[in-house]
Amino acid sequence: MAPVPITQIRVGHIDDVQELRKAKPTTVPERFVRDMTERPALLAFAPSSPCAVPIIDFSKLVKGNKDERQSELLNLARACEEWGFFQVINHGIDLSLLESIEKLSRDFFMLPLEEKQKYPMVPGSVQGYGQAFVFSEDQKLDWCNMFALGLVPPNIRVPKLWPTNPPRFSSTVEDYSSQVRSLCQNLLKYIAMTLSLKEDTFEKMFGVAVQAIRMNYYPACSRPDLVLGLSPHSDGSALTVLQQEKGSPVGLQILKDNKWMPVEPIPYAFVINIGDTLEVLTNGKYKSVEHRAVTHKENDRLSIVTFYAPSYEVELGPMAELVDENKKCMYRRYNHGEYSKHYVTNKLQGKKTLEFAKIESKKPTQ
Ligand SMILES: COC(=O)C(/C=C/C1=C(C)CCCC1(C)C)=C/O[C@H]1C=C(C)C(=O)O1
Ligand SMILES: O=C(O)CCC(=O)C(=O)O
Ligand SMILES: [Fe+2]
Repeated sequence: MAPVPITQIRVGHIDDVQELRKAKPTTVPERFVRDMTERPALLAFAPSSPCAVPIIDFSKLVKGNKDERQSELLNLARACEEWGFFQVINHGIDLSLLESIEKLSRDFFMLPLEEKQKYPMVPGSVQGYGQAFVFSEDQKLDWCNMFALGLVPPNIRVPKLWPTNPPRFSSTVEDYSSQVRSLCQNLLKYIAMTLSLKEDTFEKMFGVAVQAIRMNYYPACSRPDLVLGLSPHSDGSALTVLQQEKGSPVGLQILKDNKWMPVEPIPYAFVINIGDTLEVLTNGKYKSVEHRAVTHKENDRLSIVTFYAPSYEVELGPMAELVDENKKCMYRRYNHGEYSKHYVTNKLQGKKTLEFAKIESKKPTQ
């Protein structure tokens, strides 16, 4: 997808948060300070109130006995319908690969700024190193550095943005991403089963699915009460697979029953969330849930995120099986390429991006 022409966007100076942090200032620049309504209430969650995001044991789905498979499918259905988020354990991906991608991502972010800036995320684009989703000079900035790459199909790849340093970075991204791709395909198979659809429904519908990876690095911040690591948003994908670095502080929060709830990192588990695309396809039965990241006063945090979505050519809309007289059609039909363009050319703003597809509910006439 071509970047939005650079001349149209004036984003002002974007400080690199890792460089800002080096001097350990006690204040943060105004552009990172959130309005009162957006600031995270860090004391709201005592350590005794962990977020009970459901845990799915993938090995039970794949090789459990009949009862185990049935009961884990039910757990998956409930997780998708009531939470939009779940953690997957025993997913079968080599743990050494998870350790390697964590180490190499961290090594990348620890490179000198000039080295990382060889792969710039230019304003209006979403690949490379920098801050995505900044479109104006007065927009508040996230306390986060990102590095993102398009992976599949090959025509979304930008070879000059693939780092040669650290040396094993790019080959590890390839190995990791091909295993995460299989995981997404399998999860979508089980998700189809929870909806009483044929297991290959999404695979057939998606064509050659689009896949991208983004590493998010959140330096420690002296004023975690004033800033956000990542603005509230839902993901535009069908599914998102998130790996939180082992030993990370809690940072991810999801909006559940109008409250921000933290998601505890589980070593070697993946956090999976339903993206906007599955919300549309299921006519809102499975919803994409708004989430954000907060920062920590002493510790930095790293997350590695895979976005998995249909091919850009695919026309999407609620599936006929999920629309009836009791559940009227809530979203219009559109082309996924158009939605992707809409998503990446707007700032992160909760679930507003999905208004693109919503059918206005008519007020009853008096
Ligand atoms: C910074 O990027 C994102 O947050 C992001 C973008 C992903 C992409 C690339 C890095 C390369 C080109 C493809 C794509 C747009 C997927 C988020 O991705 C979400 C948004 C949509 C839409 C989606 O499918 O995943
Ligand atoms: O870092 C996190 O925990 C959240 C990342 C995220 O939501 C994203 O990259 O879309
Ligand atoms: Fe996200």
